[in-house]
Amino acid sequence: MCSKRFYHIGFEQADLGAKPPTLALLSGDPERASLIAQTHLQNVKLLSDNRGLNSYLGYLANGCPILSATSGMGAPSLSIVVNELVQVGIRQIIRVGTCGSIQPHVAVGSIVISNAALCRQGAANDIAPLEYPAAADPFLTVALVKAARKLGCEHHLGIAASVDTFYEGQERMDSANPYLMRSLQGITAEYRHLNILNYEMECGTLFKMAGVYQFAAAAVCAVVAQRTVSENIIFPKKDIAIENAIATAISAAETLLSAKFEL
Ligand SMILES: O=P(O)(O)O[C@H]1O[C@H](CO)[C@@H](O)[C@H]1O
Ligand SMILES: O=c1cc[nH]c(=O)[nH]1
Repeated sequence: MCSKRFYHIGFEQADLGAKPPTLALLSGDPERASLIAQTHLQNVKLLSDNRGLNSYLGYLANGCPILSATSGMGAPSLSIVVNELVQVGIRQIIRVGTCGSIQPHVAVGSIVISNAALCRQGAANDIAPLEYPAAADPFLTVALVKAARKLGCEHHLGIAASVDTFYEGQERMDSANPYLMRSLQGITAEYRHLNILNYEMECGTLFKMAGVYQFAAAAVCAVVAQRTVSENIIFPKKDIAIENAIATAISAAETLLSAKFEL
């Protein structure tokens, strides 16, 4: 067993107990990692809150151990956390995120399950070539879709655009930057025509890391903005969308970790 305390996540493999978890739910927001642990897991233990990267060890209703951890915002932070999670023995990662819809039929309040990502992310280029596919694990992805169906959550399956910036990279003009580079002007409409469903900031790098490091990754994101209408976050529907994404991820994890699950 590797017995070092990892510099960023702030815990070591030995902290995970005799029956260590192999699956992590990974949120960008530490409050979401905490919410997952406090409302959906049992016998919860805070492993670390180093740098705001909260990690909790807990147990699903079926008794299986699971980690609820924080990636922070954006691919550079996620890449550090994921690298260290894999070193402590995590082999399945489900990102539980938020996103902005870029398709009229993908409504705020619904959830998007990503089967792949257009990866416009610098961190990923340190891990694999630009052309390397950013593909989700098919088994985890099907488990998420089945869970969303079972729970009756409005959901969409498709390609995400993973970018490095919330403002310029997602073509936001309501920003401190008065100038959007020509290469980004019209990018949202272009992605819409390419049938990309949503904007977010981590999936592409996560999926490429999964391919290179040989772990399984998937993503479910709550839709909190509708970019065909406005740039704004729709706060009245944010919490319910996030709860639907969390419930879907928890239900999928229960299925994936149950003794009955077969590939
Ligand atoms: O809510 P999280 O998981 O952080 O995800 C989304 O929210 C952040 C931007 O607001 C980015 O991290 C983006 O990917
Ligand atoms: O519009 C949005 C909303 C959440 N997260 C993003 O990256 N973009």
